[in-house]
Amino acid sequence: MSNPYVIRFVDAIQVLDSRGDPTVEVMVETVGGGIGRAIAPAGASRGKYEALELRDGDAAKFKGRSVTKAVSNVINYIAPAIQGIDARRQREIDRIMIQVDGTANKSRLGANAILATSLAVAKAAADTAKIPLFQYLGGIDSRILPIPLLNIINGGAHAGNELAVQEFMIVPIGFETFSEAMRAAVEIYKELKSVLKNMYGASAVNVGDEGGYAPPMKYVREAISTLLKAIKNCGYDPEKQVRISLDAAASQFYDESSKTYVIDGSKLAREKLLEYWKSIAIEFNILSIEDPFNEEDFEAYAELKKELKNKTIIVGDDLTVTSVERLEIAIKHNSVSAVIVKPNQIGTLSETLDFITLAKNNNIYTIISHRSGESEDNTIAHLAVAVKGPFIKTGAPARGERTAKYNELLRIEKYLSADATYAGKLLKM
Ligand SMILES: O=C(O)[C@@H](CO)OP(=O)(O)O
Ligand SMILES: [Mg+2]
Repeated sequence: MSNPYVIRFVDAIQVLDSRGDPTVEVMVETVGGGIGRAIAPAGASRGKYEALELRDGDAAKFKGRSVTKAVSNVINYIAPAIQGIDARRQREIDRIMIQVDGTANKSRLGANAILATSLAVAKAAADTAKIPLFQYLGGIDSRILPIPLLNIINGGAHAGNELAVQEFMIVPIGFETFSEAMRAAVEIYKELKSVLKNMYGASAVNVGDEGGYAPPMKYVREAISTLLKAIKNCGYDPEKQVRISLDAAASQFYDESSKTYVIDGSKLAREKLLEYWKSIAIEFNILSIEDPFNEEDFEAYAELKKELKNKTIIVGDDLTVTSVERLEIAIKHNSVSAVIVKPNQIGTLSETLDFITLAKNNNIYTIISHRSGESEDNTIAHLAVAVKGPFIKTGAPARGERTAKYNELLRIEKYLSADATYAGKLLKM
């Protein structure tokens, strides 16, 4: 009998993401009839060292900038190179795509074309085997549900307000199960809506790109205090049950010419920003701060990490861009205690897994993450369970492209039933 895992057919089309921007969807079918579909996400606050998302040069005609070139690259170059190969040979397939592309940043075929194919291949293999993707990727001991970081106040490049910091997240750590943690998060999200309405009026509850509110605020302390109020109003303990995390995305408010950071309406030099983060972290018992400095400043991350003595997790995103090489530099400098994992920053599943392995081997937490431009694709929910936690970051508990991931995790929790464990119970923070 012929091998059912062999890739029989690869196809691609242009679909839309949550911002209405065109993006790439790839479909992979095996001889056995297994089907895998994956959609490439897109960032707004992109790191300088990310792999390239290939877009057509038609910005003047169409603001969304189409991806027809990336789509035709899948059909014309990738499909002929991978058809006929066993879909379980993920590394070989990823390597072939890297070779066909031939550039350092995947700019010829496009990281969007390559990633959507890479993920679709894994999904087609899992579908052929008739096992859930998380088990195909992580094996039978994949049974830990990740702790969600829920971005419920949006600022920076994701919102039209004056908040320099991009994301204010709640982290429901102190719960028995993933579904209980999600329930608490939803209660707080709803309560925050009432709090914001009372304080700033009805327009304050308009939402940003990731489904969090985008109130007319300017000050970081103001946003954090409002979150704390909503947490306490719901009767949750902000020390033990629901913590607060930030994604500063500081490269976005770093002014290269004056070497200062524009935050809370003032300009802060690097040393002043260090003091600023220190006081915020201690005052509010912040669980984690992502990208607190410009993406080039490995030393500043390290200084803050040292100062906070591991009480606050320092997270690399634009700093490390899911790249083994960048993470190696961060490890050398001791810059981070956690890293954001965004498969589209690097462009293949194998390279994403290599990055995760390097992080784990160095006791660095992984936070599997969405992008601000997302879709109904729920692959990262499976990836988060496959790598056994501890974190996932995928926006507010609202809007279909965000709930696609949370809902899949709820399904996985049900599937695992008595074997499911919540990472919040394992994390010592
Ligand atoms: O900075 C981030 O962590 C992400 C996702 O929240 O934003 P973007 O996808 O716009 O880079
Ligand atoms: Mg980030």
